[in-house]
Amino acid sequence: MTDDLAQLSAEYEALIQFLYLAPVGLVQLDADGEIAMINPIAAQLLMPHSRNGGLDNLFVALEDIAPDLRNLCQQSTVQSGKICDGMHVHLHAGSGCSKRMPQILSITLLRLDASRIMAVIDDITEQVRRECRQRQNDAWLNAVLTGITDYALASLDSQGRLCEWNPSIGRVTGFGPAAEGQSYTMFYPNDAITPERALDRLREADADGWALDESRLLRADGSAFWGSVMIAPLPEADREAADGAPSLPCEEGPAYCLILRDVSDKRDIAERRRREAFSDHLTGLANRRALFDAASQEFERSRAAPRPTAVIILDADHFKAINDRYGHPGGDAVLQHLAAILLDFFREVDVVARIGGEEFAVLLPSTDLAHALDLAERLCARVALDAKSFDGQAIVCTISAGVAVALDGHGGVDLLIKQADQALYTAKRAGRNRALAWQPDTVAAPQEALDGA
Ligand SMILES: Nc1nc2c(ncn2[C@@H]2O[C@H](COP(=O)(O)OP(=O)(O)OP(=O)(O)O)[C@@H](O)[C@H]2O)c(=O)[nH]1
Repeated sequence: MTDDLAQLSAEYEALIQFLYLAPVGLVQLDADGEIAMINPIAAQLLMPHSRNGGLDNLFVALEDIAPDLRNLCQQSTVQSGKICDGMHVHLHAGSGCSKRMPQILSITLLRLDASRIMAVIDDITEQVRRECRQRQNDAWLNAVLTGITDYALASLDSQGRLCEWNPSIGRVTGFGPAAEGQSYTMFYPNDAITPERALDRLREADADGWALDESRLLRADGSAFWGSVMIAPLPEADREAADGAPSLPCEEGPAYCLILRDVSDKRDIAERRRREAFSDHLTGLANRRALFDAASQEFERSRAAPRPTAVIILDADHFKAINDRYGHPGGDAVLQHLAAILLDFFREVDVVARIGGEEFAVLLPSTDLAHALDLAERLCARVALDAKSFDGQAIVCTISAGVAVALDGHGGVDLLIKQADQALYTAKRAGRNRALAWQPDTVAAPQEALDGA
């Protein structure tokens, strides 16, 4: 018996300790609101709002701010269990997300039995403030996404895939929700960007804080526009926050944000000027300067992320004879014809240039020697079969080609072009209408031959 009493007393002590240490306010009251027990947190929360400075009766203490509490308890038919759950009580004037957020208490009333009620009281001001801020942010973002007309905003995962679709993407590009999960390269024309280069931009964004590119892009209906594409890494906190979001289509969650803008108006004029400076007037292809610029950029990228870069130099065979027979206009027509074949034959991402009278060069990013040689051989075969009709006559022209490759951006553009030139010289000496790859034992061409090739 003494033991039972001692145990009861210990349990009672433990209960009292729990009530005092509980991280929420706890008040035990009777059906009329008379307080039988109140823990320190509840006293701290309620005391400043008590009308008469005392805390004898919960209904009286909260009469001004929660006048319905008494009725709620008296009218409740619950025998035991919740009378109300998480009722919000605003302790100061003001509401919603106003600058001076009122203190907000959450009150849950539990009927323990016919004569005892337990009130669980919690200060949820911070939680409500956070929810308010989140709602404001969502509303702001929504306004941006639906209000702006010439920007598309999207999030990308670590591989550059679109994490979610939104109306701004639809408006600028015309693509629908099926864009979710696709690489951001879907906005580029086929072959205009290699997978390696797409990843380069993400790495550049990681290193520099952002990566910006202006390119010709495609809408869903196939129409082209000039787009400025900016990619920036998301702060680590945002990545982590998104990691827990179950509704995201990209499993890993967003890692970058992408801002795509239609800059066609301003770019068309700038592009016309750039074209004038960087293109060949006869064929419209890139000129020597543009080729060297593009090659230098590609070499820089290859140094950061090693991959092969190939160059094919090609030269029309016996072109002097064509000029002699069909006149200069006939020769010009053949050069334009060759340019059209080259543009059709190579990828968008390849840079096709006319670098001399009847000499052309093609820069092939992410292409190894075997592949480049195969392309050059097939090109020779195609040109030989594709005669140019001029003045009612079919002008047959063949080409010779030299191919060289740089494996990791080292050695420089000049060396690569020199090697391709030497291979071209060897192809000419071997009988023309063929392609050869540069090998370490390729005979160096005399300077006058390279100048004239
Ligand atoms: N129609 C035309 N001819 C050009 C142009 N630029 C250079 N040429 C001519 O291209 C010819 C090049 O001749 P060569 O360097 O002897 O070479 P080739 O006759 O093609 O002989 P191989 O290269 O050895 O096969 C010259 O007759 C140049 O006048 C141009 O813009 N238009």
